[in-house]
Amino acid sequence: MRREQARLFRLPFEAKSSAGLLNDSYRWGTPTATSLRQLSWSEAFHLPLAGISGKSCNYGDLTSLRDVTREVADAMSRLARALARVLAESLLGHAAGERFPEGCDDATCFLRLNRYPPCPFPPDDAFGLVPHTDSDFLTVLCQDHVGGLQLMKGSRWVAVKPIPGALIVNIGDLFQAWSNNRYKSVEHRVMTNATTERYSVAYFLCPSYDSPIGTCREPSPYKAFTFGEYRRRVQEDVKKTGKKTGLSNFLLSLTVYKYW
Ligand SMILES: O=C(O)CCC(=O)C(=O)O
Ligand SMILES: [Fe+2]
Repeated sequence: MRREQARLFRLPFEAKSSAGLLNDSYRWGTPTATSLRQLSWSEAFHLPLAGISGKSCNYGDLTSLRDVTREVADAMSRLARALARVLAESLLGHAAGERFPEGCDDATCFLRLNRYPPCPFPPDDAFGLVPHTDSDFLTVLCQDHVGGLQLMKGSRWVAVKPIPGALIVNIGDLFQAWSNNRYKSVEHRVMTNATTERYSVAYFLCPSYDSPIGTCREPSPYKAFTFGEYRRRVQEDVKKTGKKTGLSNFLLSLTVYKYW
């Protein structure tokens, strides 16, 4: 995967950014950034799973990338679903957990191929990927040996040391909402590296836009919302303020909520 991913990103910019290749899923930098601190010094392909597994996605000459990407997406997808089910079952018991997560399939989930080029700016000036939480149920992440991923633990950033063969699993916003905050969507970021490029692959377990996120148990601290409403709100906030506000937009009340 790593070799194929490197080959993909070595293509000329025009080839990567043309709608023909991988169905216009290429992003570089942060189009909404108005300062260096808002900029992600990285490029990515954000691929809908349906494109990867179906015939619709145009890989150009990259048939070996297509084959390995399908294999990786398939394995990550099975892992993400199994983990989501186990986590739901531990809150709700076996029968309810079996139905979880509803509304997630190849048409709704994504695989993201990330590349972080060496960055000429000091680490205090720009990020590889700006601090964020993922807007999904759960993310399965495979990073290479370079390092740079950090997550917020308590009130401190902690480096996630690369371990060969290990995957990282992050809870996303939707699981936090569904679990009434029992599971926490983890804030994370990627630091830049002055000399070495870095690669990662992330699988995002997402439902369809019209899926209500719901709750494992009433009362929920959140208003009812669909995934589409959540995505729209996130995009609006980023456009207006340069930052994602996320779940707190959907809280019923801002007072501290007592769970169970
Ligand atoms: O590259 C990484 O380690 C993190 C990627 C990530 O957080 C994302 O794509 O949302
Ligand atoms: Fe992320």
